[in-house]
Parts: sequence; C-alpha cells; structure tokens
Amino acid sequence: MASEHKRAAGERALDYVKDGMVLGLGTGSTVYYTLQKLGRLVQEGLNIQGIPTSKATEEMARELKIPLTDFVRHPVLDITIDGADAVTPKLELIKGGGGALLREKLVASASKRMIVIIDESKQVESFDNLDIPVEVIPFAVETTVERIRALGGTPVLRERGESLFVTDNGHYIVDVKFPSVVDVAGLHDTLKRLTGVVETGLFPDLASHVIVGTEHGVRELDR
Ligand SMILES: O=C(CO)[C@H](O)[C@H](O)COP(=O)(O)O
Repeated sequence: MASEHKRAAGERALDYVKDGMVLGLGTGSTVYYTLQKLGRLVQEGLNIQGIPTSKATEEMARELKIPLTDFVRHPVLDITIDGADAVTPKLELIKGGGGALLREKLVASASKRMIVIIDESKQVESFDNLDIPVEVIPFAVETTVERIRALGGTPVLRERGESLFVTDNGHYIVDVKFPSVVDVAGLHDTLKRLTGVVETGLFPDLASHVIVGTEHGVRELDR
C-alpha cells in the first residue's frame, strides 16, 4: 500500500538526523510521516530546529511542537527532508505537486544535504510528458503561458476548485508537459529565463540521497 511505503521512507529519513541539527521540513503526504515521527522524537528529547517549506508544514510543525527557526538565525541548514513527484536514476527531481516548489528549492539549496523520500511510483526513466510545475507571476500570466507554449510545452494553469491555485507566495502554477526532456538542467534554465517565471519544479542536482519505500522494504540511492 502506497501510504505504508511513504511512511517507511518518511520515517527512515530521520535515521540521518542528529542532535543539534537544523532541518528543512518539506511538504506533502510523505513528509507528513516524517513530521509525525519527528514530533515524537522531539517530545522524547531530540534537540533540532526546523525551517518549514510551506504554510501547511509550518502549521503541522507547530501543532507537533517541533521548534522552528528562520534563515536569519540559520542561513545554512544541515539536512532538508522532502518528497518529490518524480525521480530519475540520476536523482533529478520534479517537485511542486503541492505547489510549494519555490520555498522547497530555497530551503533545499541552503542545505548541506537534501534527502528525498518517495514511494516507488515516483521513480521514472525520464520526465517526458510529465507535468512540470512552474511558478509564475499572476500579472500578464497569459503572456507567460504563451512563452512557455512557444518552447514546445503544453501548459495548463493549475486550478483549485473554481479558482486558480495560488501559492504561499501569491503566485500561480503552470503545469507544463514536454514530449521529450533530454536535458533537465537546460530546460530549467530556459524556463527560468522567461519573463514572468519565478521558479521551476525541476531540481536537476539538489538531491543527494533518495529513500524509496517499496513493498520489499526501503531502498536507498545516492548521487
Ligand atoms: O513537491 C512537493 C510539494 O510542492 C511534494 O514534495 C511532492 O508533491 C510530493 O508529495 P507527496 O509526498 O504528497 O507525494
């Protein structure tokens, strides 16, 4: 069952956490299990501080009494633990299924290590025809969407109910599929250069370790 695999991966990541660390706290249903266990470990005396990657994670961390800090006090984090929507054998990631990609990238890129937790449905050979979330400025969004289309992608503005999805940063998300993604870093750079694009959900080189929950237990992959 996928949720048990997510739990196994989410909890295993805490084996890498040591007293005194500053942790990036990712977002999503796999990180949920990390946070639940982290909350218990903190109650038992583990001394860590976290920087959340979304308002949802911040709220959950506060409920679980996980101590929080910020970039002013801790500009460099020890480990970020976060989920992903797709992971290639080279440990390239797509993130942003939950819309938190900008803060997730800010936190992961300020961390010495990024540990990614997934179930095996997230392992892919390539990003061909997969949704790649791109965070965009709402102003002139139609123009930005057309710029993305002109690159050969099929962009769709993400909706939530009757409205457009709005990120924690007040931006929109465009989910874009490309028929063939050969150069992940190159595609990220090309998208990022478009006026109106804030950040992409492509993480070509940030993951250092991936923990995969499977029906046969947990598998760990290193860059
Ligand atoms: O990038 C993310 C949120 O922006 C999540 O990490 C990603 O969508 C995976 O989520 P889940 O663990 O629920 O499958």
